[in-house]
Amino acid sequence: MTVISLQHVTKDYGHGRGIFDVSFNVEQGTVYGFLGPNGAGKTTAIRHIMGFSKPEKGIVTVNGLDCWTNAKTIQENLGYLPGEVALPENLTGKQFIQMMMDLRKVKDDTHCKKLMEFFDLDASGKVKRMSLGMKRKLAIVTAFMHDPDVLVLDEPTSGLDPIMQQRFIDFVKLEKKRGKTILLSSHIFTEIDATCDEISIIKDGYLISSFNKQELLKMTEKVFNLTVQNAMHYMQLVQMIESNGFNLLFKNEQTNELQIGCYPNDLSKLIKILADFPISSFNEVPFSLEKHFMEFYDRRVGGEIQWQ
Ligand SMILES: Nc1ncnc2c1ncn2[C@@H]1O[C@H](COP(=O)(O)OP(=O)(O)OP(=O)(O)O)[C@@H](O)[C@H]1O
Repeated sequence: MTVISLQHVTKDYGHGRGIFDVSFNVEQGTVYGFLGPNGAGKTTAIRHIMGFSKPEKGIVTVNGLDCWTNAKTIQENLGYLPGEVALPENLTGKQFIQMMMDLRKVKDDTHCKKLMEFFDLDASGKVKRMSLGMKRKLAIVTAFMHDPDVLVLDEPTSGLDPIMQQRFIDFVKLEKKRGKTILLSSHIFTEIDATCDEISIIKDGYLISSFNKQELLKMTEKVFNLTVQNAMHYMQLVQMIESNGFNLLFKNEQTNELQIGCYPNDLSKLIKILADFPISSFNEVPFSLEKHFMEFYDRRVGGEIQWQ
């Protein structure tokens, strides 16, 4: 079942800025990764989902409700973590939490306490004296204190230290297990890689690629490093690899090391060839979403930085 849906959404801020004809669906119980460089249009799309912005063209819905005409309901029910949070500086963390509980009409603070413990939030001091990371944690706790079914996260780990970034990734995974539907915008490949089922890449306001991670893994070339025990067998194997059309990515005649690229359909053929050779080490280079999609990010042409 589709929970979040954008269909042909356009918001044109002029000079090529905004989002253009953006369409995607987030299905119930999945984590959808929305990946794109700075200024790509992630926040603009998210602001439409939250009902803060009216689309010029197209339609945005959550659970079938139009986000603009039902903005109040959407904003009350979704768990929204904005990229930049503005908190009342003169309150203590505890006062702010209580204020948000009253506003959200949350009577039971069990979930809130669990979140505070999970994210190691010390809410006793004044907000204005809190570190950036502590403010971020306060925003996280208040965004999810009502245990929402749909979470919209705009670059959620910015401002968190590496341990807290990992904890946030764990939180997303746990929420997914609990059946939550999550949209996660980021320009950090590793957090998208670790959590998302479906991924879209946005650049200059256009969705330029959408894919299912498992499907992508099945189609992607696997890369193996191996070392052959002696020079004679090394030379023979290099020949076999090349004559059978495998991708020889790297070779070192001094150390008898090879790196071979092989598509999943050809794996059995490769294994049969390797079985006849004395191999002293063998490992697969883990798939990296980052490497795969760097080309979408890179504004350089032909590897060189262009001024125009
Ligand atoms: N209210 C606005 N008026 C004019 N231009 C805007 C407005 N909001 C966003 N933009 C422009 O639209 C483009 C997309 O911005 P947006 O904030 O959606 O990008 P983003 O992908 O979230 O970027 P980042 O990763 O840096 O947060 C940018 O060029 C931005 O300057």
